[in-house]
Amino acid sequence: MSLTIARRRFYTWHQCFRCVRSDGKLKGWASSPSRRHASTSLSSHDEVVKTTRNIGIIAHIDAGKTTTTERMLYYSGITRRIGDVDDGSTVTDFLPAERARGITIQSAAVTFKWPPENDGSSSIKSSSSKSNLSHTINLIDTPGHADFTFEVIRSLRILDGAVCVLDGVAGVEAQTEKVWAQANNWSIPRIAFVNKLDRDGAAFGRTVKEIGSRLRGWPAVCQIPWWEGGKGRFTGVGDAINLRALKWVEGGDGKTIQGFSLEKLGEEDAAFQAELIKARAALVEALCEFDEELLGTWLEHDDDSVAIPAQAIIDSLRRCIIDGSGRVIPVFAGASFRNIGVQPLLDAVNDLLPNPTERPDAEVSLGSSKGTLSELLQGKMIQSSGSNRQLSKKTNKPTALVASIEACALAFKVVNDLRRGVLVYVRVYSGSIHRNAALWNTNLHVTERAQRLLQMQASDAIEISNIPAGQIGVIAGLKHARTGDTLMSYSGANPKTGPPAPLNTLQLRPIDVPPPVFFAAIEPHSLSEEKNVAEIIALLLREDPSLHVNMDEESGQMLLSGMGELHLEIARDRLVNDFKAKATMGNIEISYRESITAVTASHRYEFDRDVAGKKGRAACEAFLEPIEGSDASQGSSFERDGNLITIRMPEPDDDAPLPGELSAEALSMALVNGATAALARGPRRAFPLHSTHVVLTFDPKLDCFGTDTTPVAISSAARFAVHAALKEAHSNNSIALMEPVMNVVISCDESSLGAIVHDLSSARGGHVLSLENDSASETAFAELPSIDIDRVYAPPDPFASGSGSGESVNGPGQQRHVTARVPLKEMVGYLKHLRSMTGGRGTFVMSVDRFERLSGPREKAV
Ligand SMILES: Nc1nc2c(ncn2[C@@H]2O[C@H](COP(=O)(O)OP(=O)(O)OP(=O)(O)O)[C@@H](O)[C@H]2O)c(=O)[nH]1
Repeated sequence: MSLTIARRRFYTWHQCFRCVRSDGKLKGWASSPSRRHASTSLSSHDEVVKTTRNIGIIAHIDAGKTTTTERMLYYSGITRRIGDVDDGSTVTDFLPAERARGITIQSAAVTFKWPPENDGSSSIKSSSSKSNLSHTINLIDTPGHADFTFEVIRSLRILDGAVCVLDGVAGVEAQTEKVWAQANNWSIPRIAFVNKLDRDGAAFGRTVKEIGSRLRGWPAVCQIPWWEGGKGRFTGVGDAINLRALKWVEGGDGKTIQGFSLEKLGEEDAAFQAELIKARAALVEALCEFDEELLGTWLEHDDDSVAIPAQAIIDSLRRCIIDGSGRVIPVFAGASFRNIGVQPLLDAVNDLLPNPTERPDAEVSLGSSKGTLSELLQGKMIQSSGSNRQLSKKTNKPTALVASIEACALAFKVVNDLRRGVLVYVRVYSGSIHRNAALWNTNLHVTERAQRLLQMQASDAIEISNIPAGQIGVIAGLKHARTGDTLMSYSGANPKTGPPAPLNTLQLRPIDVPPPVFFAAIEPHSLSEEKNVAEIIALLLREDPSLHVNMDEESGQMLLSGMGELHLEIARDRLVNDFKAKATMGNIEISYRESITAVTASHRYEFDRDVAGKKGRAACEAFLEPIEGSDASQGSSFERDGNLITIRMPEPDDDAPLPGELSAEALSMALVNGATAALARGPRRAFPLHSTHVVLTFDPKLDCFGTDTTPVAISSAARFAVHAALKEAHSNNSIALMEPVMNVVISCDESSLGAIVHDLSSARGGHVLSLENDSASETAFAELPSIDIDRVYAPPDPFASGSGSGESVNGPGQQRHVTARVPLKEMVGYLKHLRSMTGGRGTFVMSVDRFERLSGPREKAV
């Protein structure tokens, strides 16, 4: 029994109450002497990276992400008191709007050590060497509400692993599936934590089966819940990996844990001991189906699953999840609110989730060519993009060019901190960002100095001297960088022009921003407030690129648009309460679209005006057509907000060179920007255009006027030409209105299903696509092979109705999922209605499916 705890004892899990800030241990990343400590003695950067975990907590709203994060901070010694979501004292939900509503809006990033450094000897040691070594955990608590899905996506792309928190009563919920699918897209290795097992109606076994049926991954049950006397209070967990049971002392802060070896457990609770042995056998069998190495170990141990060393199981779990496909899902159990199960979950983060070097190479794009960061750093992408002619004479070798890259980082979050000003969160992908480094922003084409580097512990910060590859840190004081921008430090770069082309356009892991479907007008209280309000909105937009702002030129109104009603309500809170803008936000309305129904004539516009005291002259030609069936093969095309913009331009020659130092690429961008600005406001009802194909022709022979042809003049010519074509379409009655149609997934119980379906299809003009139960084969992961749920091990659920065998997915209380396509207009205020139809239990999520042309009667109602 060397693998298990020898005797019954009371333990304290990592008894360490030091504030990391006060002892300065985290000052300076990498191999600074201050980070060396007795237990880990990390000496090189490689070792530091190996003990780093960049992880996120993802889930459906209210599953307990913030509650779990608060416990993690407490047990790691970052906080001295457990924060509570319900009384608004959490560390990670620190915006007033979050605390007031008890929900997470911004993904907070915190750094802590697990186990805490120089941990006392009285901790329960895991049999894994990793979980006994102090790791740096950069943790992101993401929002669960569907309006903030984009916040989740932009966090996911910088993560190396995730913990998916599930509500043990509600099981796998609609938003869980959604974030799970996004994690699949980014190949993020994941573990699942079934929380709230202390609540009435908690059903761990049913949730395990739902994980298999709905998330289409094999649930590898690593822990099973321990109910007092088999049917009583939730008191601890059985650990199938380490073959032990852990009991948390009731009413405490969760630091005192009683450990039971398998033998001792037999004396305490023989039935639970038998179940734990069953769980171990099921875990080993499940893993052997995916992992030949463990199969070999199992055979070596004469098929005795109890005899297999815990470390062999941990290594196998790691191998099974590291590819991020979600084919195997390690499942853990707990109740964060009762302080049960969080420390072993943290051990699992160290043991099972990858370090930054174990992740696939980051995707990058350089102009139109795509590749990986290591291909770029080897100079390969520069050769393949054929851009050699753009390289300067001095450094015309691609390898020499990339050798000067000192750091590449992605700004994944911008926060306006009331005390520290604007903070830009970055994940560094290569090299190291040093304090005072000049950072070239490849999106905005500006250089900014990284004057202060910080490491965040939610609302607290520690100054650091550098942020090396693989780490997450904060740059304070940047004036321009926005969420999603790529930042590059390049030795010898000219601050005005940045690194040499094409490196100056490098993009790390680009993502698409979904279309906004709600908008509201912002009215400053006075003319003199306008500038201040515009500046505050610009800051909000730096924080959140899924918010958009348009100036309505005719009414002079500022229109703010976003992903949902809550999204805009929060933006209003931030604007008025946090930033103290003297402005009012009008009613939140649906953002319809306008679209072209017939081809227009070609309109040539010659722009000839002074812009900012400088002469500007350029011309271009534009026509519009419906996107459907249009031909975009001639010229180069760009997708913008659901429209297509094609640029047709004869190759420049010596007779008609491009003006000044303009490259063909910069000229195209100027044309695209001009057309995009014109498409932002339709001629009929001032809604943005959609499904429209703009064809712009720019002939340098006719449309260039020497050095007067500046990018601003070219943009303006394109904007006016597209305006003219739109005006013509409107006067010919060729502009239709389109409405956002949502993909809605409603979770309810069997008894309310009929009423919900009837309401959707008769009263709301919806189209029901599928009705699934939890064991149904259709889920959001239809492309993945389905799992034979009968073969999945799950312990019995003592409290779930009609269960006891763990096979309760088809029981009377089973969840149903209705998927439907419904116009957004019919979904406004739906939650209240759903709650009344389902006795408060129904939930739903929705996302934009498409924009559809409005029929006659619906158009009249707009
Ligand atoms: N009984 C019980 N309640 C819990 C547990 N964990 C969380 N809760 C409660 O569930 C509610 C939601 O918890 P949060 O931690 O805010 O959930 P969240 O997932 O962060 O929610 P969002 O950030 O809004 O998505 C709060 O009232 C918590 O007190 C648990 O283990 N048991």
